[in-house]
Amino acid sequence: MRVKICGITNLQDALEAVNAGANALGFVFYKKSPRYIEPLKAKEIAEKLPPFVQTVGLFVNENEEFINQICFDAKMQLAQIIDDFDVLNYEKISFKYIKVIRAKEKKDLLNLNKEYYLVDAFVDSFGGEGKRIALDWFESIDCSKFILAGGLTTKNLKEINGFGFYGVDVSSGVESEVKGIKDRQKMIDFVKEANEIK
Ligand SMILES: O=C(O)c1ccccc1N[C@@H]1O[C@H](COP(=O)(O)O)[C@@H](O)[C@H]1O
Repeated sequence: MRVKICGITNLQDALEAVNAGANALGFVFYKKSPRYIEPLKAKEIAEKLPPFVQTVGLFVNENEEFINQICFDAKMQLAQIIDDFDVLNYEKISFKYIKVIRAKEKKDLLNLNKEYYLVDAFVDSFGGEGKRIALDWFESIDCSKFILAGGLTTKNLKEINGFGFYGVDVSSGVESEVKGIKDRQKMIDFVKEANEIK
């Protein structure tokens, strides 16, 4: 089970997430988020990370040029893309990317292309709200290319055992009481638990 820890805003949290065993770190380039990070600051963190940790830039309804520029400037290796209006030409994105499905109902998980998707619960603010998706929506669906997000914590992670998700993505569930600041022990516990899930 791959684990992405999203909403990294400082080097200490980044290194603690890596030491906890996270495979990927997410950086939010959406200015209205409390976890927004300036691209230059994200770059400084990215440059200090050890090998084999993927940097993921999160974009909300931005154009191709913006996504390419910020991924380049901030040294992101993957773009996590919310494209609500389905307007992007993905051939123009020069970086690897993963599309986000903001699921409102089970129907949103059906008839997808055979690519990897990050599946999050629909919230007006776009994400990071700790809202969960009903797990029964995934029943009888192949989840091997889904990264599950939305309201995951050590308290509920066991519930996804058996679905066969490719990975999980967590933000608020491993935060301290301050949004944008991670809790080291929560990250350690989360990754440990995620690694026991099939
Ligand atoms: O984290 C944010 O502030 C954020 C802002 C805008 C879009 C997405 C955002 N975060 C993503 O939300 C999900 C779930 O977060 P949580 O675990 O429920 O807090 C995750 O994919 C984050 O990458």
